[in-house]
Amino acid sequence: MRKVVFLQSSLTDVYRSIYRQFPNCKYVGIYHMDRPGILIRDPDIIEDVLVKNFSNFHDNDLEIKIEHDPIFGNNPFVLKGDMWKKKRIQHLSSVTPAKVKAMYPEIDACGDRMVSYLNKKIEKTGIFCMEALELAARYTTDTCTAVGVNLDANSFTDGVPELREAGRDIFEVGLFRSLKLYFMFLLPTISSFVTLRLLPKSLTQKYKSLVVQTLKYRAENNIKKNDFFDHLQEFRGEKQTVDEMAAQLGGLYIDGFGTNASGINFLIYNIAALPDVQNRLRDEIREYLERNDGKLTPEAIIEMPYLDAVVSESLRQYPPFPNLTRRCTKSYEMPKASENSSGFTMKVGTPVVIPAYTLHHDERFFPNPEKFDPDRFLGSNKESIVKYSYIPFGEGPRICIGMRFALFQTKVSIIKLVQNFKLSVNYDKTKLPIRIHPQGLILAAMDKLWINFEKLN
Ligand code: HEM
Repeated sequence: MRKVVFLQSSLTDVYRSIYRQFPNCKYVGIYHMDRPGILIRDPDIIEDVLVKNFSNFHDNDLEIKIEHDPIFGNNPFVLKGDMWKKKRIQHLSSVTPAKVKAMYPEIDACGDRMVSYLNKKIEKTGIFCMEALELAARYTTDTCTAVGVNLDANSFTDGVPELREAGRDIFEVGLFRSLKLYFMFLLPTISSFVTLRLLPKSLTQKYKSLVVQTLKYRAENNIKKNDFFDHLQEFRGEKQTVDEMAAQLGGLYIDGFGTNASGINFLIYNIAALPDVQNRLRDEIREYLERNDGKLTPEAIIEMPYLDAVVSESLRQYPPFPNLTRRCTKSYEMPKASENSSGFTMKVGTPVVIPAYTLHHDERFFPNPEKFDPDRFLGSNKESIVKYSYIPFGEGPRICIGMRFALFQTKVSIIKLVQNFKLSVNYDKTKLPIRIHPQGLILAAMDKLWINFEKLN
């Protein structure tokens, strides 16, 4: 772990190397600094931890005090015990399947703004080269703002839009930010004494003022929309405070901005690198448009099988959240790790790591894992994927709350891009093969991925 703390290796690389050294073990002993823990290699044990024995592994192994960071500290991801349950239900109720479908007009408008922005750039030069992550981050900032407070974040203008800049303060890799995250993750006991916050105070303030301004605007103009923001104002008949509303709005940005931008970044690259995949996607979109009188409905977007397979395969290769964690909350009898070992009683407080990225690249579950092959997620191939070997959104009672929203937002962005442009990788500017960045807890590429956008003939 020294290499991780000195930012020479990513946690993902360290876990992968341990995972590969013990091919015959179901789990392996590790140390998170001074704390002994385990790294799981076996899907059945993953199911035991995430689902079957959830009460023994109730919490994530991360410590943030609400007093230090009122936004991230209030997120279900870091909350523990009963407080987690209450906030999870509250967050979940704002992204139900019906509510996500109802967000379509706002998300569609963001996609159109992205298309106009690229079109304007192309008009000048015929071909426009842009870094995939920057495009993805502008789009996710735009969609979170449109869905959260029904405003245009002006993400697709020249210059650096304010909320896009704010997003950098949360997740983009950087020395201080990475050290802070590793402290929260590897040394949670210390991080609860020291004032550690994921969000800078200025950003907490920004979310609060967005809430105050939107409340004022809606009250003055008598606006009732039954949308995400209106939903924040009340939960089960209880009026929510500005702080509580800001925490949930901030949650949408924290959860929906960084992870989604990471996912879309790699997805754009994969589609640009593989013209056959791109053409097949375009054919599928055309087919659905023809079937639906030239219009796409949210139902059609969710259903498109090839698009779904492409998104799933990209999340397999590059899961934005590469390592899941749990903390043992009730002592647990672990089964034997291998033929020649015996089980043991796991103590309360023990960290448990489930290395999603490494599982997704394990030959046992995904033959030829470095190949981008969407067919793995079509028809009977999809059904034969070993359960709990593919976990980009986690599993069990703590499964990602925003999964449906994230997939929908991602699919709309890809449809808009593929429908309007020919995408290709700018190989002069992009350094390959892709290397994983050693800093940060969200998966990031070490080098920028540059994409050429051209008008379709
Ligand atoms: C591609 C985008 C995303 C990916 C890959 C992703 C992935 C994940 C993963 C792996 C977890 C941990 C699950 C576990 O420990 O079993 C998680 C938790 C969570 N996600 Fe997401 N996420 C994404 C987008 C979002 C969005 C858009 C939202 C909000 C609208 C969201 C809200 C949350 C919350 C609140 C949790 C904590 C759940 C809990 O502990 O109860 N995520 N996500």
